[in-house]
Amino acid sequence: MVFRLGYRKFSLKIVQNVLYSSNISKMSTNIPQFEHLSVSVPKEFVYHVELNRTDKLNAMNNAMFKEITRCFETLSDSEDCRVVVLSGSGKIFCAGIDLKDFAQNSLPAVALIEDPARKAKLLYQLCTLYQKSMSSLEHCKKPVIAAIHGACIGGGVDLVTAADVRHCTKDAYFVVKEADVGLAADIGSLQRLPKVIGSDSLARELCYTCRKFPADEALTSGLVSKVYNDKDTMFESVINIAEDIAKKSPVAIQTTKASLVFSRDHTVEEGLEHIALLNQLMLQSEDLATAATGQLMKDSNIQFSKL
Ligand SMILES: CCC/C=C/C=C/C(=O)SCCNC(=O)CCNC(=O)[C@H](O)C(C)(C)COP(=O)(O)OP(=O)(O)OC[C@H]1O[C@@H](n2cnc3c(N)ncnc32)[C@H](O)[C@@H]1OP(=O)(O)O
Repeated sequence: MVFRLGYRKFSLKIVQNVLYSSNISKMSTNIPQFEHLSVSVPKEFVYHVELNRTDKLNAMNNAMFKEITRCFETLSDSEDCRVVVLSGSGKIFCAGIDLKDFAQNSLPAVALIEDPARKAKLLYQLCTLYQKSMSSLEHCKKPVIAAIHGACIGGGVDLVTAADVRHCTKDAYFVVKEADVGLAADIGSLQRLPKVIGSDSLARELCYTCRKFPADEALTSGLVSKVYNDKDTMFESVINIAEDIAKKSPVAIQTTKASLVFSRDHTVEEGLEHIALLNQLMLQSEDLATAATGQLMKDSNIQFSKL
């Protein structure tokens, strides 16, 4: 046993040297820094990512879209992060895409190109850049809890529907705003919202009308699972939830997320096969015996190795 433990530590060291010999290791121990996102660690293994363009109501410009991707890719790989809480700074959660940035920078770049095929290529690249950003929450191996206050508009809805869990304040409202600004939502709402709320009819109504969808309706439809009186109460609660999740086996939680995400888009049979294949590996983890023993011993303070 002593030998095996020593061997494990030794081999982990080698793996860490191989994988993390560049600045990735710094990222896994340091808190990543961004211009439009503020990242902090309120509890052990719990990361808080805050949209931070307060003066523009957290409207997402191209730089912010790219930062969201980098941030969630970094946290996905960081062994110090087990759960992410996502919120918005200032008056509201998010005013959607930065319409000025889009009109003044993105569209003029497209207009400069004459040939339709080359124009189309640039538009495709822009669209997939934004899609990649929203999907980075879903691709992040760690559960993401969105805490939403005030308005959550357009791209904001795309963003939160890619999160695992959504809570909001009673003053929150949601708007699938894209049709109002002359476009079909193309970065996640049309794809995820019907699945999140489980009502195709309601999702279509929201996407066609662009009407405000208030917190109470968001709760009854299942877009959010809890509504709070104010932002501080919500934040305290979601951090507690995140802390609870972070105390569990990271192997169990990350495999659970992988299975839930896969199963949403596959048949039950395919989902069962997927988790059987994952668990033929993951059930070999030391976490299984550690967690099961803890349950039997009624020990609520079990520690799991970093993953
Ligand atoms: C290929 C594309 C894929 C992406 C698709 C995504 C699409 C979308 O997101 S569509 C939705 C776009 N967003 C909107 O239409 C919302 C626009 N904003 C508002 O309606 C109001 O600002 C709001 C109701 C949210 C709040 O109103 P309030 O009176 O409280 O504040 P304002 O004075 O209007 O705003 C304060 C400053 O923030 C700037 N701002 C707000 N939203 C945006 C935005 N979306 N883009 C850029 N800037 C925004 C606003 O201009 C003010 O700035 P300043 O004038 O410099 O003080």
